[in-house]
Amino acid sequence: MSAKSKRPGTAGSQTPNECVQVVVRCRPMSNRERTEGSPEVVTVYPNRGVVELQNLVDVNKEQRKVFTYDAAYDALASQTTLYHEVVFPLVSSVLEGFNGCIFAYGQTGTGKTFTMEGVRGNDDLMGIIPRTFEQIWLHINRTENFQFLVDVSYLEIYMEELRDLLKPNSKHLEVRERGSGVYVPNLHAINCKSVDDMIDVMKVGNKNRTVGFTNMNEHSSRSHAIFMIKIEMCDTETNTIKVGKLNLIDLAGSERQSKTGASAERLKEASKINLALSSLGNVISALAENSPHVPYRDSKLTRLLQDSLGGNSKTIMIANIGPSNYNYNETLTTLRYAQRAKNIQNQPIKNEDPQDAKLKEYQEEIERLKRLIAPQQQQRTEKLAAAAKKRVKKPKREAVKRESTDSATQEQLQAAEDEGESEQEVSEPESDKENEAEVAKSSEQLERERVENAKLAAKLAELESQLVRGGKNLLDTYSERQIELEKKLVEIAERKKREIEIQQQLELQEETTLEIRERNVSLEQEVELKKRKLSKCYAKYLALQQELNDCKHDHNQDLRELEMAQNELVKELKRQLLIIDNFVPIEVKQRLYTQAKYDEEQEEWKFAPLPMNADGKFSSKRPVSHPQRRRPISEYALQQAKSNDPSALRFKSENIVSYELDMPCRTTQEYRSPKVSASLQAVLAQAMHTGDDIDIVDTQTNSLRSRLENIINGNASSSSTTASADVSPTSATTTSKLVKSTRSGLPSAGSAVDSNRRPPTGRVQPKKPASAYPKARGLVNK
Ligand SMILES: Nc1ncnc2c1ncn2[C@@H]1O[C@H](COP(=O)(O)OP(=O)(O)OP(=O)(O)O)[C@@H](O)[C@H]1O
Repeated sequence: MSAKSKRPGTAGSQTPNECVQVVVRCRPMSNRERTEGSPEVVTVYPNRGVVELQNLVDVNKEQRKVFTYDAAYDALASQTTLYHEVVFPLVSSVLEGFNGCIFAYGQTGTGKTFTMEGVRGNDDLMGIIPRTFEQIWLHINRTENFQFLVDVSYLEIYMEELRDLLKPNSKHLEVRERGSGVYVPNLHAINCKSVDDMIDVMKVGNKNRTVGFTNMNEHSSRSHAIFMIKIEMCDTETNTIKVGKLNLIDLAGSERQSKTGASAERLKEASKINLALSSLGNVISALAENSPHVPYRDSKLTRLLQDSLGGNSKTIMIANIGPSNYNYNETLTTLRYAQRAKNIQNQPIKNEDPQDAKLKEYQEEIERLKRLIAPQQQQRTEKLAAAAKKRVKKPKREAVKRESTDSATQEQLQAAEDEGESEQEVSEPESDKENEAEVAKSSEQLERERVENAKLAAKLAELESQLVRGGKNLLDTYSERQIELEKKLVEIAERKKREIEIQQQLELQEETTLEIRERNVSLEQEVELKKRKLSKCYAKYLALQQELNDCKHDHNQDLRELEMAQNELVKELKRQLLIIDNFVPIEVKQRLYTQAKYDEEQEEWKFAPLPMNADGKFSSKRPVSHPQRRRPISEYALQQAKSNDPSALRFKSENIVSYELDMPCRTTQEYRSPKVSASLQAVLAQAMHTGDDIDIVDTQTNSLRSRLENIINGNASSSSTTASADVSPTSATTTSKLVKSTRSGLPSAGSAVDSNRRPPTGRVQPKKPASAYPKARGLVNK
């Protein structure tokens, strides 16, 4: 939506464009900052609306950065001063029918909640929200000939979800847009009739708000909280209605994970908080640069602030900062955003005679009820009188009858007739019965009407009680002197505001005067001045370049954080896809993919409704059970079972439940270790004892081996009888005993068969038999 576009169908009169008012508040040094000895780097000049930030971090950079705002408050500024100088005029505008918004922005632990809510139970430290209640009710009690209807709502945005703080279990809330601005349907609104009522609502909401501990703040707000006040006012003389809406917003603080020590849940919260705040920053930048596209839809927060930033509301941004060097970067970012926000222009609109005013509805309903109740009451009294008359007639007629039997006088009958009785009624006994029945019926009807009437009267009383008549209890709540005091405070605030403006103009003028003077001096001086000017310009250029670099750095950091958040989301997505792929049946998955549609308006996935049958019932495309099957099986499953697709394995086993398991024939308990021959055991024991290589004396193996060697030697050469004598079965045992330790470094008898060490004889060497025992286990072949 364009920043300058006017909403269609907005009721009310428009005032000239107005910039967002930006105020900076610096909190005192915290105990932790003091004990850690972190130096103060922020200097506030309240009379000029200037904040100076000193750079101690990087000596190569510009040492001081100066920012100018509509107002600036240091650690000494009281809650009362801030309220009277900044907030009071805005709330007055709301009471004239404008939309207003005050939001506190800044790093975590810089005093946003302190500014908005203050310290409970301490009148001096009371924050903006409770002070607003007092101003509203003071105005109501002062204003005669006006009817008021005051409703409040309280919601929070936690992890990008809207939550009703006055009805925590209520269903999912959404932001909607209509002619008069953004709104949240189904948000619970409580009617208030006094300051105490509003404070009670605030307390209830605060109890439900999400707060947590971080290293930077013991009671850190983990959500953006919005307190909404709607005041409808009706001038009883002219019968015109005005509606003022005020949004009081305590944003969650931006934070760096390294400083807050956030982990797990806190980290998730922080990433959502930072994401929403970064989209708020983008909206501010887009509006400040008059960009054709403003990304309001990037987060719930920016959607809710759509009217307050570039919309039809009067807006105050309170940028909270800390004074310590430890938070230099965060303070710089906040000051930069605040400066950019100064350029945002709004088009405040007075909401006069809006179509959706509740007060109008109430007034019409009250009139209707009154119209209903009045004739009913009249009818009732008439009926009551008639019934009473009938009851009186009966005894009279009986008396007349009795007397007529005793030679009744015509005068008595005449007297009865005079009272309106007809001749017929007196003479006919059936008409008495009819009368009785009629009386009973009418008294029954009367009773019904009485109950209905009582209901209507109660409803009327309830509606009337919600409307507050202005101009009452003024002296009860505020004395004349207090009112005067208040007026004076507002006057002082106005004067101070003007002073700041004048001061800022003066500074500008001084610069221009300097320039004019510069023009009038001699050439030499002009050169000198030009030089100075040049160096000034150069310094400015350097500062701007530095600023640009800082911005780039910040941008990169934001980008990195966004990337991290994106990675988290991608990971989550992969996990969910994995779950879908492995645990959701294919046909359900296919149905999910084909039927699910994303609703842009409601920002959620929805299923397309099932098509209707001719008889008006939902036609189910559920697969029908296949005939002649023992249990219901879908056509799809049947096809899959027939197919050769390896992924359709799970459809193949129809009665998998009845399969019996193949039990193992032998269990681990039944394991028996192999038998080791006594001679081998002895050799092993000896080897363990001496640490030598193993020499196995096994006659059976040796005889086998020697036979093998004989064959090999015989094949190789029949000439060497000495060699064959060396490997004869008789000498085998003796030779095998001569195996030497390889660790001794001496050639062993066994090594005589090793082709590598044998002196060249010029004949073909016999092949070495395969090793019977691997060396790695300490066993050697003989
Ligand atoms: N102007 C001030 N004067 C005195 N104390 C202050 C001031 N501003 C903040 N503080 C103190 O600083 C601490 C942190 O303030 P607060 O909880 O309001 O921060 P915050 O910005 O709301 O933090 P978060 O974003 O984590 O919720 C509180 O103990 C508060 O009392």
